[in-house]
Amino acid sequence: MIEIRNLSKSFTLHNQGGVAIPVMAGAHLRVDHGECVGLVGRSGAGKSTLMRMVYGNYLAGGGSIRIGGLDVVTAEPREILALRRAVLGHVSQFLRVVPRVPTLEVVAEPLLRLGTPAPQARARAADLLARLNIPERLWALSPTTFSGGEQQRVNIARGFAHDYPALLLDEPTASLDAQNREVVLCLIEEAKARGAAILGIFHDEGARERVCDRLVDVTGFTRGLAA
Ligand SMILES: Nc1ncnc2c1ncn2[C@@H]1O[C@H](COP(=O)(O)OP(=O)(O)OP(=O)(O)O)[C@@H](O)[C@H]1O
Repeated sequence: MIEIRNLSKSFTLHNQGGVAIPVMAGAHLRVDHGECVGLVGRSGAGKSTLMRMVYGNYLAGGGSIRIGGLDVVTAEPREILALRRAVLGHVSQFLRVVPRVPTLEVVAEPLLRLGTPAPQARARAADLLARLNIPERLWALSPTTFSGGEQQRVNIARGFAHDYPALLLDEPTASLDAQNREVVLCLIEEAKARGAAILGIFHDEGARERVCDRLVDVTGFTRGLAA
């Protein structure tokens, strides 16, 4: 479960005379187990900023973000790293790869880190790579030289390898072909069915309608700001 209370954020532009730009105030949001909530709102409303605060990449100005018993806003960096390892997954379009690590290991790694026996972790990785149509002859190679679409699918496989209780999805179906888009939508539905709390940004309207139980307009989170 993800529970956001009274969250606020403003950016300080240190290289532009320290100008403060308030982007959010009084944000409340709750995502229950087995629920997928889609963030909507005009461009610049703060969808990405909210996701980054939930993942612990941006520090909130105030309020709380409770996930798996931890308040991300006040947590220590090591607590956030532990949360990301076991509880909070993140799937974006972009793969950050370590050179020379084979694709199968890249996908199995989140499970290996959690102590899953290697054969089991690799079997899960192979299953996901096969579902996402990454040809088996590529599994032993590093994804560094893969096409953009292949890298995106490797990243999705990695993001779904462990059954995270909470998941952040940042346009997971963007630029996928119809067949792979369908696989990703099924993976999201499976994650919901096993009880994951999912928060996502979906510009793909069809995807949003299919997997989201609720949409939250982030524009509402700017109402608390002084005009
Ligand atoms: N690192 C940053 N420094 C300063 N301002 C920022 C930073 N990140 C975001 N902002 C500002 O915060 C506001 C919200 O941006 P954000 O990227 O969260 O919007 P969004 O709803 O995700 O937009 P889009 O749909 O276009 O991706 C914008 O006004 C943006 O300029």
